Amino acid sequence: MSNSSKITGATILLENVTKSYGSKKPAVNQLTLEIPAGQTVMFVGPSGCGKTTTLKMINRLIEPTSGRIVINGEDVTKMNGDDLRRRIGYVIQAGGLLPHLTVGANVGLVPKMLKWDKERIRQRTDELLDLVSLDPEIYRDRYPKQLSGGQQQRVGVARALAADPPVLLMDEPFGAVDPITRQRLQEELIHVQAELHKTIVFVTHDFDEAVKLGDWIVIFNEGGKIEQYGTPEQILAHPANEFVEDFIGSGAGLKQLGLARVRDVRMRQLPTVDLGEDAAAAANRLTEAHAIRGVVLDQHDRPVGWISRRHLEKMSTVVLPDEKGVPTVGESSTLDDALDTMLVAGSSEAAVTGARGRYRGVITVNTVIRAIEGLSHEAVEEVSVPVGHNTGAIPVATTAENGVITYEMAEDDQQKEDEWLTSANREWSETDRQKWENYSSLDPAEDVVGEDPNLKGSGSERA
Ligand SMILES: Nc1ncnc2c1ncn2[C@@H]1O[C@H](COP(=O)(O)OP(=O)(O)OP(=O)(O)O)[C@@H](O)[C@H]1O
Repeated sequence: MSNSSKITGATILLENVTKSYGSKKPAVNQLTLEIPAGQTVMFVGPSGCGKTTTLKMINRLIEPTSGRIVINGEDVTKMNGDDLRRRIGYVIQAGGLLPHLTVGANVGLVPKMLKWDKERIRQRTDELLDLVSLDPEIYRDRYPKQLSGGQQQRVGVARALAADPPVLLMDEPFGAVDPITRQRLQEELIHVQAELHKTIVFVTHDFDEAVKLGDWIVIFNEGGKIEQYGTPEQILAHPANEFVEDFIGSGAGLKQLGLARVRDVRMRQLPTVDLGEDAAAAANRLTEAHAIRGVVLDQHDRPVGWISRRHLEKMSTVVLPDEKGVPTVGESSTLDDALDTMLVAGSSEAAVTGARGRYRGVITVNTVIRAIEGLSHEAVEEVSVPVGHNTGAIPVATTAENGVITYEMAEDDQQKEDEWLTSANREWSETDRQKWENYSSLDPAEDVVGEDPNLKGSGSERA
């Protein structure tokens, strides 16, 4: 969980928000949702349930039909949309970079609009490229098409952070990259968030991604109806109803493994050897540590290979004996991701990396398996869940001493919300189940109705 003293994010409240496209049933109906400052809230739910509509109402790429959006106590529903969007970072699939601008110019886009001077923009761009593990010297002047999908996505994140916005909206940002790159990007986001403590709202189709990245998960049903709002642990241990159970899918117990992280298990410390250093000195270090192998690090302390004492004795300065590289897992990786990485690489061990890819230690298949075996089903921590419902009731704001705003329901409304939640927790009726089955078997193409007149070419991908 985020440490409140370092929060740079803002509390967001969607206050009884409805969005109707034409005469159809509302895409989002009477949604009240508190997104706590400095935390990551994941939106999941079946296709067409209103996740993206809800996300885009926060930066007003989509205007709510009714209701208010309040960010850090300020009603932003009536403010100028362009000004609002400059204060909110936005990351979409494939980075959404402008192809005719260099990486540097893409990252510096919002600061330029905000009329920062050139030197400040340059410093900020380099700082952010470094934050997302791209060497500014190499990537600053490249064009997006000269980057891999994963690198483009990193630039997309850097660009969204450029003007240091308190809020970051991410719409399926890692949907278009391969699984290994996706895992890396997820880990990087965890590290970036541990440094920055932004308020992140993240739409995903992937429940495992929600478990991995979210402080909180909102499970939506059709019409932006909240089926459950809770921590990943709460949702996995106590799904609110059959809909949530079905959504989690089989193997909820196995998914709980997704909650255990590499940093929670014991790592081995192998001696480290720097590329280009004196090989005899490195060999001595290995001897003193009674180690037959060491981990080779590049100039940024990132692991690039294994090296044996025997190899070192044959060199004068340290170079890599082969190009095989080394499987790496981030310390925030889940144990099942770590196992995956080692199995795919055909290796029984992997180097563990921390922020900016720096070396932390070594993990082995055996340590992971032992940790998994030892995982006990500890009681889920009791934490109070932020406000989230579709009852129409509006919560009251309170401001803590550190300036963080939270929301509470008035007593009568709390009762109304409890009743609503209890009804949401009831077993699904046959009619609801039938409705859901009919809905989920719809051809998605039939579901798209005309253009939203409110969007007026505002940049929505769907319009
Ligand atoms: N511009 C639009 N005009 C008309 N209807 C729209 C428009 N955009 C979305 N909708 C409808 O609103 C509903 C919610 O769509 P939304 O994109 O928010 O869902 P989603 O949960 O993000 O879906 P997915 O997971 O498939 O991206 C859907 O029924 C969709 O067809």
